[in-house]
Amino acid sequence: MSSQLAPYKQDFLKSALSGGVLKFGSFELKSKRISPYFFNAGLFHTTRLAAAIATAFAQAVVDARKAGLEFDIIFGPAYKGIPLAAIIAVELGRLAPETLDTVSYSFDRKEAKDHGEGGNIVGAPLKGKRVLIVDDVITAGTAKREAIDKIRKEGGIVAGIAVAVDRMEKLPATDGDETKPGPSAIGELRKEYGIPIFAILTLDDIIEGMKSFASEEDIKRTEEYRQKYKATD
Ligand SMILES: O=P(O)(O)OC[C@H]1O[C@H](OP(=O)(O)OP(=O)(O)O)[C@H](O)[C@@H]1O
Ligand SMILES: O=C(O)c1cc(=O)[nH]c(=O)[nH]1
Repeated sequence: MSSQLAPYKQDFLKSALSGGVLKFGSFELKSKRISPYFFNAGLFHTTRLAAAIATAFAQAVVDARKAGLEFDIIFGPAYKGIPLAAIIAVELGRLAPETLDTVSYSFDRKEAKDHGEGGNIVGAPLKGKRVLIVDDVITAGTAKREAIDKIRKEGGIVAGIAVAVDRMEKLPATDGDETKPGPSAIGELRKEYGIPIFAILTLDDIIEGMKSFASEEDIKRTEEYRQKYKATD
């Protein structure tokens, strides 16, 4: 495993591998790109793996707070963001009870509920609150933009975005020509909203780590994919 990575990131990568969360093969993404690797956060479903992802996120959030991030609510976009928001909130309360045990969490429904309490936000009300979005992966930023719109519509203030994996990809080309260089999804979101966006692992971290566990063929295919889709910033 790469010795350049912070120990908590190395532990997280080991857990993702042992849980089969990080896989190599051929996978279609939400953006329709075909990727030789895939991070399936839905597989962090045992008590041990759930604790591993909560610990790594909480550590990354505590580091970001030291760099100036301030927030009141952790928001997990449906679906995979939902359990993340809940377990990260619990872990933050445990890790930093003196400052973070007043943090709340909330999440959205993909479709609004038309009976009972109604609406499409569950958990802490967002109005007037600083909201940190947590999610599994950032590729093209589409799901993050949808989450930002929902939070703002509820009167919340988006304070930042934390993801488990930053795939470091350029935005999909508007004319469909994927051979052209382009800016990253993360970079554009940072510019547009002026918020901190951070990840536990980037594609560069994964490729560095792969050198100690993956086959030459998987490394080659992943490096080729990076070459093809890596953003210019
Ligand atoms: O477009 P981006 O924001 O860069 O990220 C890709 C997102 O796509 C997937 O979620 P999906 O919307 O498929 O929903 P799921 O959580 O229900 O799997 C994945 O879990 C990421 O969150
Ligand atoms: O871009 C995606 O759709 C995506 C990539 C990935 O690695 N994992 C995932 O759940 N979605």
